[in-house]
Amino acid sequence: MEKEPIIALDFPSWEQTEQFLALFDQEQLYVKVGMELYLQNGPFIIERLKEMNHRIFLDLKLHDIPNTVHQAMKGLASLGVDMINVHAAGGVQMMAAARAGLDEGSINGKRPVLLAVTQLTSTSEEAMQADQLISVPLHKSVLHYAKKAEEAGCDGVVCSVLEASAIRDACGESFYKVTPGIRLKDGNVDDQQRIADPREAREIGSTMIVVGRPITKADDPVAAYHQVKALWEGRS
Ligand SMILES: O=C(O)c1cc(=O)[nH]c(=O)n1[C@@H]1O[C@H](COP(=O)(O)O)[C@@H](O)[C@H]1O
Repeated sequence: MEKEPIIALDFPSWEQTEQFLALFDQEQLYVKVGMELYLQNGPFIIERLKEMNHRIFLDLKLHDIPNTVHQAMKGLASLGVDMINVHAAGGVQMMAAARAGLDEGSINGKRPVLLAVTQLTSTSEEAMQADQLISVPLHKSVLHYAKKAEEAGCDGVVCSVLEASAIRDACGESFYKVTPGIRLKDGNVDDQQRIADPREAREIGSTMIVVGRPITKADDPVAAYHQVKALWEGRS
């Protein structure tokens, strides 16, 4: 288990991101840059965050033909981020191409951790079956994707806390189980479907948790972050 909860920096601009980070008074954070921030601001965001010594999960969820993902990952690897992801639904060949791109493009001998997103935590079993025409239970689909991700050379998966222990049993302790869909008890669920609180995430065996709105939209984001962190570390 990694100590810091990963904060999802889902903001539209660097100005808003900077204002948010300034609240933390130089504290070293693990942050996630997703589509909203990266697609509107580009690699500049990564450079700034690295200058501030934050660790970075670049969450672009690549999903395309193997050659395109290979080339994209080769370029992204040179940004020097700590972790990056693809969609497992792109297939074993695509995930392996992502891994090869990272191996080729990494700088200073440091390859980003590669994760495959299984079923989004905003997806319910009913929606998965109706939208994707997958007829097995959701946990089986997630487990299947985890095994395919392992076969392709990924370091782990993004899944919900609810599937983390089955993935540990199938793919081992060191295979990353990075879990968004984290909510505090009595908090807003928003568009998430498969949720758990930070304490459950620790007890069930997440490797890392990803938390966005429960922190970024809180009246006191720093207090919310420390509340999440304390629960995650088992201190409260
Ligand atoms: O890959 C991800 O990070 C991701 C996968 C997933 O299945 N579910 C999911 O919520 N995420 C991301 O995790 C963050 C969760 O944010 P909140 O719902 O605000 O806590 C968002 O930035 C999502 O893009």
